[in-house]
Amino acid sequence: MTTDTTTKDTAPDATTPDRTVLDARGVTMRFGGLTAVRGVDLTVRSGEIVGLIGPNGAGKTTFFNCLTGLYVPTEGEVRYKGTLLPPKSFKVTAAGIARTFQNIRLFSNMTVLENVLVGRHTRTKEGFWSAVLRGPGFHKAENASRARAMELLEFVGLAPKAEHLARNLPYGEQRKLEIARALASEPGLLLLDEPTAGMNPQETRATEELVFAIRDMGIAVLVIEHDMRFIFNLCDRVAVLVQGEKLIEGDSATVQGDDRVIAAYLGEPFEGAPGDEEAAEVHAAEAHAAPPAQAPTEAPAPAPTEAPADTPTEAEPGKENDR
Ligand SMILES: Nc1ncnc2c1ncn2[C@@H]1O[C@H](COP(=O)(O)OP(=O)(O)OP(=O)(O)O)[C@@H](O)[C@H]1O
Repeated sequence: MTTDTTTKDTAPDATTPDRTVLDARGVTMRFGGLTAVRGVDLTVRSGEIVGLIGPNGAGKTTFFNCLTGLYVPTEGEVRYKGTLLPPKSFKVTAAGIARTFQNIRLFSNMTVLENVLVGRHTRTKEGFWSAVLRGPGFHKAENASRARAMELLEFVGLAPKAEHLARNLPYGEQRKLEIARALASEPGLLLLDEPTAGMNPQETRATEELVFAIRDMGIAVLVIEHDMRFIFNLCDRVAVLVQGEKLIEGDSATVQGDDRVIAAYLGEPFEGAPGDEEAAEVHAAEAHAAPPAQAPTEAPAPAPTEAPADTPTEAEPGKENDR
């Protein structure tokens, strides 16, 4: 991989007009009574690397799942290059959005090369099962696919391990392989869910260079990550989710300088925090429904037989996120 000179300031698409690659509007995802994502708008333009951050349980992965057809959003819509995305993940991949997962999902008993070849199934007419079962159709198309897969392995630095079983790769290399497999579908937008989780600082730095190089190939990137140094080094824009809502979006300096972001990460209350309005409504409803605190007594009150039930406190609405 030759990415040493690649930096945030050398976006390749600087000469091409800004084109909206991803346009998510009003995306809401409810699971029963829990609203994991609420009315989130997000765009990613060509040549951009956009970060999505937020405390644990903020709804980042759920939002990714809504973008990639794993979940059908309860409300809102997602467009890729102007076209409404179908609610099926393989169709979303075919449309041009690829992703990696927070928990690595490789075919562990297949070789490194085979994993990348499987990732190409949306771009070959033989399809997924042919690639997995290695039928005659697969062998026909194999040569061209194999050459492209080897290019991608070269790109992520795994070509020398092409014939190794995926499960024998160290953790950091498994993450790289996931990226190579995602790239095999020739996406226009790559979604990375915690690509540096479990990596040491050197691996993280290499991943940063890899993402710049992917952007330089003309692929827009949307990345979820808890490593703030990685995010702020890498991203042109960063959006912050808190309790399912977008708190702020801006360049790294803007987001880093916003006290509400720090407060949200520390779990401290702040004015206008997502969920505040709902919490206030709940409190108002409870206050309205609660019996008077001290009933006037003519006769002595009976002795309490049990402790009063717990009253929800201000911390309650956030409890669902303490995972
Ligand atoms: N399939 C599901 N069914 C019910 N609740 C869910 C489901 N998936 C996620 N949630 C809930 O939605 C909320 C958001 O979770 P999500 O995993 O999207 O957060 P996150 O920001 O990605 O968190 P982390 O940084 O820890 O990965 C959490 O309260 C979670 O428990």
